[in-house]
Order: sequence, then C-alpha cells, then structure tokens
Amino acid sequence: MTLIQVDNLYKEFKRQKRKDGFWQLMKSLVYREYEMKTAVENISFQIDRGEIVGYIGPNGAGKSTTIKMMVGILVPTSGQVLVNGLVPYQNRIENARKIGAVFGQKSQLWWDTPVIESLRLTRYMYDIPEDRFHQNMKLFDQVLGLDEFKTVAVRSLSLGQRMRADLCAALLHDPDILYLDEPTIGLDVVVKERIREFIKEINRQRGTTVILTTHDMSDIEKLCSRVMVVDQGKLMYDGNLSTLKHDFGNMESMELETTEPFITEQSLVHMGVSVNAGEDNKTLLTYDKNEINSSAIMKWLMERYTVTDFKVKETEIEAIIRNLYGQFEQVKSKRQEQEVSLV
Ligand SMILES: Nc1ncnc2c1ncn2[C@@H]1O[C@H](COP(=O)(O)OP(=O)(O)OP(=O)(O)O)[C@@H](O)[C@H]1O
Repeated sequence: MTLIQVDNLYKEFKRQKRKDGFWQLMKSLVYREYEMKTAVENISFQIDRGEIVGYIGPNGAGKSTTIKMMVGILVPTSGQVLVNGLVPYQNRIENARKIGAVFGQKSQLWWDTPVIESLRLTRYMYDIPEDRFHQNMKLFDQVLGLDEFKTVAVRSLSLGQRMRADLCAALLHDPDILYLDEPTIGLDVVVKERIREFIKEINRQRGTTVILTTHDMSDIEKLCSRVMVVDQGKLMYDGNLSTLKHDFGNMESMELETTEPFITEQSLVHMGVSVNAGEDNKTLLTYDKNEINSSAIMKWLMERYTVTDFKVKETEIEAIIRNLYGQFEQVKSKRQEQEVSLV
C-alpha cells in the first residue's frame, strides 16, 4: 500500500551570485545579483508502508531538500508530494503527528533539561496516553539502553547518547514514518550497530516506514532493501541493493600469498587483471568479473606459482557507490538498447 507518493517534484532556490575577487565582492555588497539553483529536478517515486529506503547521493545532490519537502518544511516549486494522503506543507500539524524525524546534528530535545523530562514534554506535546508512554519507554530502555543516561541533561550527552535519545523522542508517538538524516554520523561502531538494530526492530514490530539519508554504506547494507540514488537533483537509480551491485559492482579482487615474489607478466595484464604487489609475497589482483572469472585467473596462477593462501572479495558497496556517479547514463542507455532489441 502506497504511503508516500511523489510526482515530478521540483525545487529551485534563489541565491546570491558568488563573485570572485575583492572588488567584485565589494560591488556585490551594493548591487546584489541572484541566480536560481535547481536542487531537485522532476523526481517521482512511491514508497509503500513498511519499507526501509536508503536515499543516497553525493554532497549537494538534493537529498535533504527532498526530505524537507516530504516533511513539510519546504514548499515545492512544482510537482506534488502526498504523505498518508496529505500535502505535507499544507497540513504541517496533522502530518507532524504521523511522522518522526531525526536530523543529523540537530537535536529536537530541550538542551538544558534531563532526557527523561524532555521525553515527558514530548509525551505532553503529542498527547500520548500514560500507559503507551511507559510501554515505549520500556522498549527504548531495552534496545537503546536509555537508563544509562536518562537523568542527564541533553547538553551533557555524548553524540551517541544524544542520537539514542533523539530516536526515542522521534518514535514516542508511534509515527507511521521515520525520517532519518545521517542517523549514524560520527558514532562509534558499537553505537552504530545498536541504532541499526533498533531501527530494524521498530520496522519489524510496528511496520514503521523508514527513509534514511546516509553517507555510510554499511547503514544501507544492513538496513535497506531498496536504494534511491540522487545526483545533481535527479533520481538516477531506484531499486534493490542486489541489482545495484550487479549493475555497478562488477569489480572483484583476489588477495593471494605465494612462496616466491610475484612478477607482473604481460599475459596477466592482457587478461584485464591489474596487479598490486605488497610485502611478504602478498599480492592483490583486481579484475572485472563480467570479463574474466576467478577460476581462469587461478589456473594461470597455479601453472606459475605455489599459492599458499588466497581470498576472493567482491567490491565493497562503498567502492561501488564511489565509482557509480557518472556511470548511470551508460547503464541506462545500455538497458534501453537491450529493451529495444527485445521488442
Ligand atoms: N536554502 C537554500 N538556499 C539556496 N540553496 C540551497 C538551499 N538549500 C539547499 N540548497 C542547494 O541545493 C542543493 C541541494 O542541497 P541539499 O542540502 O538538498 O543536498 P544534500 O544531498 O542533502 O547534501 P549533503 O549530503 O551535503 O547534506 C545544493 O547545491 C545546495 O547548495
């Protein structure tokens, strides 16, 4: 069932033109010139109830602008967003009752107030029944370990504790949708894991729909079945992680250890394998697995070396994403060609 419907969403900002040089800068203090910046360009998608969607892209791609339009903070220049059947910016209060949001570094809690008091104030604001508040607090204690710091003032919390407290505040009123902007940024691995587990648990238990932006690809791998990639305001990819990996993660590497030092031979380079020799007879071979498979490389190796250890590794999602921006158009046109030839 569709919960969020986005059609041809477009947002542009008017901003002051940047000038280089001292005199140009002085002039711009008197004569202001403006330019339009397109942040989101005709994006369309649907999100169903219960999905966990990763919304990713490089800095300045338009992620936050899209989320702000879904939350109702920003009004689109054109196009439409419907969340739970409501236009968010026209129904901000009603929409706010059904959503929870955690925006990276900004806390929604009262800075000088102990966490528990902040959460009680949130309860009051959303008119949450007393028993529901206690049930939720029990779950948050169990999964996020709130007890550790709930009497501490928000200003004295560590980043990880504050993020955990913010998540509780965002979920206290049982929202249908949880928007998370960089939920694990700056956290240590243990807290990251705890937060990911919590998000999964909430999604599993309550069917909460989660939309998250992140630069941490482990968040995507561990949480999201669906990924949307935005670049320069345009939606470049919308699909599952395995298709993304298949289309863009074609590089594989082989770590190997030999008894003798490895010598790069032209025949291997001609096979399309790049060689990176390390210390202690350890070598890293990298190749496109759509062009050559690991058994062919292994056969080549066995004929020349005594291999004492080897490990084949798929490209990590981080490397895929790094290589991916810019490659979209190629894959899109390849797909279109395939579709045309199938017709
Ligand atoms: N209020 C604003 N006024 C002018 N330009 C803006 C405004 N907000 C965003 N932009 C511009 O719109 C573009 C998209 O910004 P946005 O914050 O949505 O990107 P993002 O993908 O969230 O980036 P990041 O990963 O760095 O948070 C950027 O070029 C940004 O400079």
